[in-house]
Amino acid sequence: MEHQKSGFFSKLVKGLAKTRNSIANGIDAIFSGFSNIDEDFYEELEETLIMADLGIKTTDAILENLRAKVKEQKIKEPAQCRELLINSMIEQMAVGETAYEFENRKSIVLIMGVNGVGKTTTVGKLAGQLKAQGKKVIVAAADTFRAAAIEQLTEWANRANVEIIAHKEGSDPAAVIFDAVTAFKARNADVLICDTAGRLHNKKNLMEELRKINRIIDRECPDVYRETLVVLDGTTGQNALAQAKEFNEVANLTGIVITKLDGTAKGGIAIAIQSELNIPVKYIGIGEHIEDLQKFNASDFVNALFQKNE
Ligand SMILES: Nc1nc2c(ncn2[C@@H]2O[C@H](COP(=O)(O)OP(=O)(O)OP(=O)(O)O)[C@@H](O)[C@H]2O)c(=O)[nH]1
Repeated sequence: MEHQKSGFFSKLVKGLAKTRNSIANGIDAIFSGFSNIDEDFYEELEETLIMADLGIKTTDAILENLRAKVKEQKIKEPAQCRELLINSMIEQMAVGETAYEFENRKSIVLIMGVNGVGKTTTVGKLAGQLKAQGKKVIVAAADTFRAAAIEQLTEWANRANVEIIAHKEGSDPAAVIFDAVTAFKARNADVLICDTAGRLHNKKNLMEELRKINRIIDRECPDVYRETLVVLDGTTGQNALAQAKEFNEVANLTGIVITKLDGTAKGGIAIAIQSELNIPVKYIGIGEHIEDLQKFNASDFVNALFQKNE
């Protein structure tokens, strides 16, 4: 387990190389370039954090926290702020213990996100991981918009050896969900993971679709724990934040998955999203393989971000 974690950590360090260039290297330059902690110092820090996709609100929260710590601990040297800043960022993103409750009880997981963000892949990876933990998993292809997405999920399900409930392209997503919850009950499965709505451009339809899906689950499985995750493409920076906001308006999101954090310079968005929306980032993706999706660990993430280049 520890070995697996350290493997992921080193992959995370590698994957975040470009984000590190845009955040940590800039911050380290400020720490070594200033001899006093003054307003100019804070202003430079602020600019660097905002430029690195952290957004104004998150940046302000982190700097406010930093200022308080500097004062409290009577820090005089900018270089001594490095550790404090790292800790401020970690505090900003910490995910509570209860975040993964759905993994340990009977649950229905709805996964949403626009096409191409890595939604189907996330459903497949999660299903495979939970199956490997010995759980009885069913996946539902309720994003019926594209035939390729249904085929792709079928491939993931076959590979993971889990049952899939799918209908034809263009069919009613709610009908897929009905069949899926029926199978979930009949097989006494542990987790049902549903690949759901992906279109944002027609918000009214999307809202209606989600309402229908939730109504069926409420009626058929009123006592089953529900998790609603939105998948965002980390390479899209502030755009990902805008998508999360829109999905949150139509669905009661309980968590966020950020994919494709490998190879992007915009990984700072992972820090911004959580504090902007007050919804925890629960998983991050740093590659296309099943083990490349992992639970988000704020401390590992920020430490990987500030890892000195070897
Ligand atoms: N590098 C990298 N690629 C990823 C990651 N997650 C997903 N991908 C790739 O992103 C592409 C899109 O992923 P999909 O799962 O098909 O995206 P989707 O949101 O389901 O889109 P549709 O299938 O069109 O609905 C695929 O080629 C994935 O392999 C990741 O964490 N890192």
